[in-house]
Amino acid sequence: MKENMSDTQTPVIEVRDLHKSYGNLEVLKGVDLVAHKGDVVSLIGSSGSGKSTLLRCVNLLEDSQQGDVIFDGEPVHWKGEGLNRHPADKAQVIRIRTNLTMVFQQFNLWAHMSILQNVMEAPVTVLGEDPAVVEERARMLLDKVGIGDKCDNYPAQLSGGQQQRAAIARALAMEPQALLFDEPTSALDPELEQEVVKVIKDLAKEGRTMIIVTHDMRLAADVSDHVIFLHQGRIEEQGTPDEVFKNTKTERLQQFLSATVPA
Ligand SMILES: Nc1ncnc2c1ncn2[C@@H]1O[C@H](COP(=O)(O)OP(=O)(O)OP(=O)(O)O)[C@@H](O)[C@H]1O
Repeated sequence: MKENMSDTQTPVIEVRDLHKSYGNLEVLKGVDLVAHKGDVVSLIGSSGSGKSTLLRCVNLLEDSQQGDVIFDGEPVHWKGEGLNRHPADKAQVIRIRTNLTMVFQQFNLWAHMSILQNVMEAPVTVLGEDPAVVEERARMLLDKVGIGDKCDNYPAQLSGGQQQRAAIARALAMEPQALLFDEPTSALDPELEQEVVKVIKDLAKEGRTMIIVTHDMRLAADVSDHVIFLHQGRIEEQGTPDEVFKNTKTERLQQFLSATVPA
């Protein structure tokens, strides 16, 4: 965490004692997470440990059964209990979703729209912004992620790395308070992965608030202020990258790290 921020600032994202089940399967068993403005938090852990589910609960793509999700000091209002618990306030859900924008493993670009149209779509249709203003911002963001020359191409005409960079530009176009990355490099070949890693590192240097689910320990070590190791729906270990990667305390994390690419 950035020094002196935690005591004075309202976190952008706070999760307290979150529990999430799919039917009888309890996937998150009381998870806490805090991200202040400018923090980069990485979620690591083996397959099925609940990383993506946690990310999806944070931006309310998934309901949770117990615990709090607090965005910029504003707790989510729930109605119902247990498996019937849902957010009560649609406007609040939209506010949170537009401010915590997700970047998915599979890019999820609209195939029938050009890259420029993909980036412009949500600010124009969801936020009701002036298309001319959005277009200028979209072109600037596509330049920033290194694909300014691809504005008129369609997603199928781009490499995976270029598509993911377009997806990042699309997320940034919403001018969100935080970006949530769900394994942004897992679908890419190693050489294309590096293009996307570079963009994420640049965003971290700019002081963007980000939560990143990743299998890439080097990325987690390089960009994070805080790393959380999840195991079977619980936080097993967490801390700075040095604490987690260099002074690993639990045997479980040691085993996990020894089975992955070293940081
Ligand atoms: N929609 C769903 N319905 C039922 N079970 C689900 C659903 N989504 C996830 N799960 C289960 O929840 C558990 C956690 O899944 P999750 O995708 O959060 O794990 P993960 O740590 O992100 O794994 P990976 O690294 O493989 O993506 C797994 O056992 C998974 O099978």
